[in-house]
Amino acid sequence: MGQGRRMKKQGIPPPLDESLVTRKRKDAPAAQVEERGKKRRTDTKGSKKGPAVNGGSGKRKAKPVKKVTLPPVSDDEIEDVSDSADGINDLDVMEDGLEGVNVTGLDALGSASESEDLDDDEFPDSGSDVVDSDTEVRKAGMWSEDEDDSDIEEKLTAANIEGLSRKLDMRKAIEDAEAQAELEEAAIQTNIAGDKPKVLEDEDGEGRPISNLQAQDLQLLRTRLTDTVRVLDDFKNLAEDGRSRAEYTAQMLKDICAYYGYSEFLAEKLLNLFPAREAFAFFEANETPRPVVIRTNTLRTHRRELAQTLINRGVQLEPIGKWSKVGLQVFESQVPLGATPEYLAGHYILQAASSFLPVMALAPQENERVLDMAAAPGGKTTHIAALMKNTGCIFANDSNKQRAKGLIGNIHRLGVRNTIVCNYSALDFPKVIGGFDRVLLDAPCSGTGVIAKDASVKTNKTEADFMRLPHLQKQLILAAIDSVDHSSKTGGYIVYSTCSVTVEENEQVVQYALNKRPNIRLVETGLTFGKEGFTRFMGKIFHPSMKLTRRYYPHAFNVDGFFVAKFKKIALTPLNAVGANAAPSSNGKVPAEKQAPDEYVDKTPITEDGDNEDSDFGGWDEEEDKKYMERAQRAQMRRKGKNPRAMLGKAKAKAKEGQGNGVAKWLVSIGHPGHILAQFPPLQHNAEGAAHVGGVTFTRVLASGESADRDAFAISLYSIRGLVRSARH
Ligand SMILES: C[S@@+](CC[C@H](N)C(=O)[O-])C[C@H]1O[C@@H](n2cnc3c(N)ncnc32)[C@H](O)[C@@H]1O
Repeated sequence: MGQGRRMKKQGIPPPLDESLVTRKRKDAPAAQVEERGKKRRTDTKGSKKGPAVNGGSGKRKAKPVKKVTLPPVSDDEIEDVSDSADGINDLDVMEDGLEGVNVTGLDALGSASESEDLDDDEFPDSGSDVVDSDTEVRKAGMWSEDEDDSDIEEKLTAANIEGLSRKLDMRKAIEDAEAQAELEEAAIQTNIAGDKPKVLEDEDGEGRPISNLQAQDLQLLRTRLTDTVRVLDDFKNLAEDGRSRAEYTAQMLKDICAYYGYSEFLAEKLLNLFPAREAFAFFEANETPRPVVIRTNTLRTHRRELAQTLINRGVQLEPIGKWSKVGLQVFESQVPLGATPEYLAGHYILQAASSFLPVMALAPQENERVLDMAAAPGGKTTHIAALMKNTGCIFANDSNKQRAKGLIGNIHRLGVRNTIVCNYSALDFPKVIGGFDRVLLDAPCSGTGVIAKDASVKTNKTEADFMRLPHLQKQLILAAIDSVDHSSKTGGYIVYSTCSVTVEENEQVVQYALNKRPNIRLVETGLTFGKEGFTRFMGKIFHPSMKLTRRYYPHAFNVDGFFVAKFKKIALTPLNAVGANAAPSSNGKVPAEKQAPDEYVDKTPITEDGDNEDSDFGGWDEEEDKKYMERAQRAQMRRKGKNPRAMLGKAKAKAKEGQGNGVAKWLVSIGHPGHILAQFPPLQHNAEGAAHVGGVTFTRVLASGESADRDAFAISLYSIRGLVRSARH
């Protein structure tokens, strides 16, 4: 995986400079997507924030804001952020947050590692070579060599992109000049001889008490915050005599809680992750939405074609950066992105950039068997399917039935046809089915990486959450490991990811897995950017290989906070390993009945259908099934030139005679019947009733009284009641 040109030129972008973050918040972005149900605390007083170092002026002209409204998009299509404890990932509503992209723009990041896409499409380095679109000059290398669309199309696209690029460059030049002036001003203030900010004083210069600044004193709070950061940054020179670092840190914590509205518990947890200046940048970045990004669905189109079509519809966009060949960053749109014909036809999905990363790390191969353990609403499942080019077989599982319905919707819309959707607790794997080439565990988490999307995280997470969630994550990761076939010829990998930045949910979970499963190793994620995972944190020491894991922060990369770890399973799980649901007893030994066998095998007996009322899924609606079945049967008969009315009439008559009801019964050997929600594509079974999906044979079992004539039993999406896995190839 080579590095992109820009990456080579620039290296990984540095963390956001505090003054630039501030500027980013205050400036009106080029296009703002209207925020829904989320208000930024610090937006309530437009004038309150200047860079304000030592009372710096903070004077900046407000730029006109062009509002773009995203259409209401169903929860099924965009991962919701409402139940962050259940894990949140993708885009909800975002604004263009790439003001100041010279520091941290997505497009400044590394090269693509999605092999699928390398021959797919190519965008130029935007902004590298500005050409006036009016001149209709075609820029060489706008698209990759292997793209053979017509010249006319190419010129049109070039003109649009170049127009956008020119506009962005002009804006950037103005902003750079403003930022420079601001920095100089701040520097003048900072360099005043003997300037030691009195942040720990009880009174401000005019005798007012400042130690108990409240949220309404935002300007003063901000001034004190920036001053405190400066002191902590240069403690030797700027700290007042006799004051300790701890005093300044405590002051900073207090002010962060008041200024940004965090609970002290969470603010401290997050503050501890970074040096003071970086922490400030992190909290600031959480006030700014991340860029609107769409992922091209390469099962349906190419990124270049999609970009062309959307540009023609009035969408201003740019490739997300060299690190992904499928992402497009949207700056401005005249049309609702969730309701364009291309959206409805499944040519793209709204997906946060960071959500690409776990799938890129997983790197699923064609014809493999992949398990997505916590899959809803399917941003990553559909990405996996695209990388696999709809070959092989994906089991997309989620324990939340409502969310799983959204998953089905996305799978359907995006044309995924290699996936079985199921509704288990992932803790039940590998008993449900194991032997996967790769497993993705995009775990339910606290969502501390996506505070910009869901500000409620600031206050609604408690100590109990940080006990409960890591416990669940630890159990899930063992289940993920045990579901992988270590002897897979092509794989044997597990990717663990969260949209949280806390150590409890990331390094500690990974360390737990390393402790409990000696048969795994951390390996390179293959991702071209990201900070290394911690090998030490607050007195805890993790395995040195933890540096192979990757951390993502909004202030550093302008993506949601994220964590990605990739393991390779190198041997069978040992006999004495603790299973996902088992815990050692007080004497430290695992009870014999809970000891894992040398490898989990699917020994679940084939169960009879019809007893699914007690299942989590709540059973099937026979009437609804029947309706869909009959509709599908009629369509199939018509295609075969038969008269559905006559045929179905006969079937009904037969049913009345007690010989069958015309509804195929499918039995399932992999758990309870009701847990299979849908299967794509509907089974193509042979005369014997067997069907093959991704190397798994599913055998159809006829209910009593059913005819073996397969034509009589058309299978529709909603009619599949379960599957029998009779053999694995
Ligand atoms: C971070 S979200 C997954 C997002 C998804 N991977 C995507 O990209 O669209 C975490 C998911 O875990 C599911 N979940 C929570 N507990 C689970 C469990 N025990 N087993 C399976 N899924 C679970 C939640 O319902 C939620 O949909």
